[in-house]
Amino acid sequence: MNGRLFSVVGPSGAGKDTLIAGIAKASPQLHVVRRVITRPAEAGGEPFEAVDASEFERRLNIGAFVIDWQAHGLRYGIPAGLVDVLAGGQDAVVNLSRSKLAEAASRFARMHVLNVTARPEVLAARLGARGRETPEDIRSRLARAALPLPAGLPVTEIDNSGALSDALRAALATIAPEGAAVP
Ligand SMILES: Nc1ncnc2c1ncn2[C@@H]1O[C@H](COP(=O)(O)OP(=O)(O)OP(=O)(O)O)[C@@H](O)[C@H]1O
Ligand SMILES: O=P(O)(O)OC[C@H]1O[C@H](OP(=O)(O)O)[C@H](O)[C@@H]1O
Repeated sequence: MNGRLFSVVGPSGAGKDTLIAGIAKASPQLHVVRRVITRPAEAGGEPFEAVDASEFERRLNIGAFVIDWQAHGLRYGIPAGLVDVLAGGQDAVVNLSRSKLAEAASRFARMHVLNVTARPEVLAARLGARGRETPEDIRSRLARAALPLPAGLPVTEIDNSGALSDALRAALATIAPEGAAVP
């Protein structure tokens, strides 16, 4: 049977990358998707592959991505190798745009959504403290915070306004039946 795909979504600053890092540490059997992004390598944050716009376009044209999108002035690609990982029966976790959930659900039969949220004032404080984006970028990220999810998908709601350990426990409880131990 195909592996399950856990798609982590939610507004910028909610803690998706932080949560994915915690999930990966607690669940070494999970494949963690390394996204291809047209962002400078030195930006930090999640482990990703940095490419320039022309390299991204080249890979897109040869079918290197199973899903791709644009947001925040950047392009994001999910390497097509994810299909083989799931076909081999391994579970995987990926950070996806909410705008791509419907497409992903039609592409991946065993997809489960982890919708990570945080209160608006918490998002603003975290993005400011993270310091990766300019104040203008942060404003536009906050304006996108309320993007709705498509109806009808299996979703676990995770409020990460408080302690990361609480959010991580909720995430691992969803993943646990065929995978990680709950700490
Ligand atoms: N529960 C938490 N308590 C305190 N700080 C947190 C918590 N979760 C995440 N953070 C911090 O908040 C900031 C945003 O987290 P992170 O980068 O994981 O968010 P994100 O949802 O991946 O955002 P983006 O979509 O912009 O990449 C980071 O500096 C991270 O260390
Ligand atoms: O708002 P939506 O479309 O859900 O998400 C758009 C993108 O924003 C975040 O990007 P980043 O991790 O900050 O680069 C998410 O990871 C996603 O790729």
